[in-house]
Amino acid sequence: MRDGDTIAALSSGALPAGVAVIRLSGPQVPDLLERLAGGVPEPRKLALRQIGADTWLDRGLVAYFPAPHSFTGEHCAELQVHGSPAGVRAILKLLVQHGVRLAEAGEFTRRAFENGKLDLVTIEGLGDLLEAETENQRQQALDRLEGGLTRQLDSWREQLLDLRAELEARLDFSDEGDVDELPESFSASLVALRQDFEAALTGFDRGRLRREGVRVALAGPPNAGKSSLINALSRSDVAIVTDEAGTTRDVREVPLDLGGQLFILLDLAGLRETDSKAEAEGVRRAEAAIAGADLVLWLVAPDLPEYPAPSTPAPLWRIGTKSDLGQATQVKLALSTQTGSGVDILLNAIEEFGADMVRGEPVLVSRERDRQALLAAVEAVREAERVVAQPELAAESLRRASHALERLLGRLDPERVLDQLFSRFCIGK
Ligand SMILES: Nc1nc2c(ncn2[C@@H]2O[C@H](COP(=O)(O)OP(=O)(O)OP(=O)(O)O)[C@@H](O)[C@H]2O)c(=O)[nH]1
Ligand SMILES: [K+]
Ligand SMILES: [Mg+2]
Repeated sequence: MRDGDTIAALSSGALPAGVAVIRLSGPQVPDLLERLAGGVPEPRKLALRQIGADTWLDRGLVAYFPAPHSFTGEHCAELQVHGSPAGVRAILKLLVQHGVRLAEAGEFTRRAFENGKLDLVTIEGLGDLLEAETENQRQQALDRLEGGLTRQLDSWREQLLDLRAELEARLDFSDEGDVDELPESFSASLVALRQDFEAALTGFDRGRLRREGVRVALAGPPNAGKSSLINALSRSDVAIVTDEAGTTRDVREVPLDLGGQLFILLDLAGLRETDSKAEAEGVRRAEAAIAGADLVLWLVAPDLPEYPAPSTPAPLWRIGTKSDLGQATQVKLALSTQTGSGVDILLNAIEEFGADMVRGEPVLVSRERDRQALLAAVEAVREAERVVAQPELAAESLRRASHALERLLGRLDPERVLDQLFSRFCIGK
């Protein structure tokens, strides 16, 4: 990014559309509004304007957000124009002729970060909100965007600073002999703070499942009816079904929204010994998917011999398939994709299982980055507890804990995270 240039992009969705929003940010914005939109409107008030230079291109609503009270912290404007592909193209072309550069993906948000308007945690919340497909994802993203985690991190950082100040006071004056011993409560405060970090970490799995979905593996021998079942559960025709054993080889992920929670159903190759290289690779991938699943459905069919179920870290439900042909024994429930019987019962059971997994207080942490930062903070405070009799070492440990939290917020070497983060944003965000 070059400093000081003014950027523009279509910030609304695909064209044609009823309305298109073109967003501008940079020092030239007031001048551009003067020249191309009939003057600078009153800040934060919509004004109906003709847009164009020598000839007008469109009529639309123009809003001006002077720095620093804007999304990016720079002068910003939004042009709400007709959502015509040619119209929007003409306006963007005109802007470029007047010295504006077309924005890169995520560049508005990046400027907001660089101007201190948003921290990394909040930007992640914004990214999650833009991508949210389910109700649980939406709520969790909004909590993050609204600063729940940021406020918590700031409060922890302040507590760490206070504790460090206590230690450092004893360093500076240790030769003057008039500084008291650390108060009794000091160690207890360290422990309490560490326990706060640990409590936040216990929500991580719930947060991750709400964000990334509950993974449900459909496993069983070839021809057990896995692909038929994934089609029935998702009411679609995503997976190939044939009577040939070994039809499915690739892992197919099918997202499903049940009661506001995202589930990822996984159609897998049937587990068996095979001479086919492609099928053997499919079996290997199936085994990996089963090991990483939150729930495994082990499908048994009345027209097939019994195969041994794999042992799994996650719960495994025996599901009888092809109930129109006969009943398998010792199953949690039996169903037939042919007649549809039992399919809704299974859907309800999956929904309930997932709801139980994510039930609880709203969680603050949901990303691996969060988890790593909190683990580092726990570790550092634990170290401080251990060396509390040596204030210099204890202070250093607490500094490490602060750094872990600052890194999470992006206040310390953010570059590593930034590029990856903004690559998820589209142009205009
Ligand atoms: N009668 C009956 N046949 C079924 C039912 N479900 C699946 N089948 C049949 O069983 C055969 C195998 O079904 P698939 O869904 O391909 O089984 P799969 O487990 O995905 O098989 P692989 O991918 O080869 O491991 C097909 O011929 C299906 O039509 C059912 O509920 N009733
Ligand atoms: K098959
Ligand atoms: Mg299959």
